[in-house]
Amino acid sequence: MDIRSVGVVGAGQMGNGIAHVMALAGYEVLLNDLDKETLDAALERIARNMDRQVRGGKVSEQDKEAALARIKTTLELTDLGRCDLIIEAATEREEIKQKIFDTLLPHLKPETILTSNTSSISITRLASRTDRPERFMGFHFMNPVPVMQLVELIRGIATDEATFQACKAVVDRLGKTAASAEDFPAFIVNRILMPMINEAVYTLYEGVGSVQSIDQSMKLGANHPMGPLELADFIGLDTCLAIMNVLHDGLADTKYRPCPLLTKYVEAGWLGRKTKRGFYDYRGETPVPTR
Ligand SMILES: CC(=O)CC(=O)SCCNC(=O)CCNC(=O)[C@H](O)C(C)(C)COP(=O)(O)OP(=O)(O)OC[C@H]1O[C@@H](n2cnc3c(N)ncnc32)[C@H](O)[C@@H]1OP(=O)(O)O
Ligand SMILES: NC(=O)C1=CN([C@@H]2O[C@H](COP(=O)(O)OP(=O)(O)OC[C@H]3O[C@@H](n4cnc5c(N)ncnc54)[C@H](OP(=O)(O)O)[C@@H]3O)[C@@H](O)[C@H]2O)C=CC1
Repeated sequence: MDIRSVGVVGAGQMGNGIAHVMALAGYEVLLNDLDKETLDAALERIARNMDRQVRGGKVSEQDKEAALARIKTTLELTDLGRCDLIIEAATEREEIKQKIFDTLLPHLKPETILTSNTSSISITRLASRTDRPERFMGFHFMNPVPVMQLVELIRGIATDEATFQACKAVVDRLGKTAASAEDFPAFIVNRILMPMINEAVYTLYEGVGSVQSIDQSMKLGANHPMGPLELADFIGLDTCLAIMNVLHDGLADTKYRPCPLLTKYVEAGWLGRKTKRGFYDYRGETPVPTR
């Protein structure tokens, strides 16, 4: 199928990144969220991030302007019905994603491919509740989307080959690399990454190290670009906890038990960078560890 237009549901940090790279690659983009402020903030963020790429010589001013003109926003989810490909990138909660698909389905063209950027939730289960399990799959970008090279493509049990190839062609056109993952809780990247982050929170919880010493140890001792707690704040602690819960429930193994300290931060509404507080406090000039 010839994909020309992409509907993106959710204009948070992933949704704005997905709209950004799709528009630069020449797709018409329709971005949806619940309120106008979020959509306006997403457009601002996209323009700022494209400016970084212009400054770095990766994108020309002309291509930036053309890409920005290809992004439209809407508060009406059903407007996305005219798109050829849908990428759902709303909050990591199954009931939210389910409701979005229920609302969208009656408005979709029969040939439209429906995908989710979920970090962990079963693609087979999400697909089974739609009218098109064969044209449904996981389209999992990494954060920050404009910078990270990988996209995980996850087939549900019923996903057909034409759908996989159409999504793979989109990843190729973005200049990114597709990795195929089987549909088991949290797929490949988060199956490995999230237990490490959770273990870093246990290391903090048990007093083995401070926020600063844990992050510094993994940056200088294991050459990670960000420490695990800094990375958790970057991803969003709500998302990290949601992924750990999917691993714990889905694999029924206590080794995936979310750290109670992670739960406590989420209960406090300290979700990381997006709420300006998490393992670090971002309200001042430089991030200050909260422990
Ligand atoms: C949870 C899930 O489901 C899956 C996931 O996504 S897991 C998370 C995966 N992501 C990671 O692990 C990220 C780990 N961190 C990193 O790789 C790096 O810290 C980072 C790429 C985020 C930043 O790198 P850095 O060198 O510290 O910072 P910085 O110099 O600001 O950025 C590097 C380049 O990327 C660009 N950049 C950074 N963020 C950008 C963005 N959002 N948009 C566009 N460009 C961006 C910068 O402009 C800079 O470009 P130049 O090289 O041309 O100057
Ligand atoms: N953060 C990360 O590093 C990564 C996240 N992901 C996945 O991407 C998805 C989004 O995550 P992320 O962008 O970080 O989360 P954010 O919290 O930054 O953004 C989620 C956005 O979805 C919006 N939203 C919630 N419900 C609806 C709805 N019914 N219709 C439209 N929009 C809605 C939220 O609005 P409001 O704020 O008003 O609730 C918010 O703007 C999740 O599935 C996550 O697991 C995948 C890869 C990496």
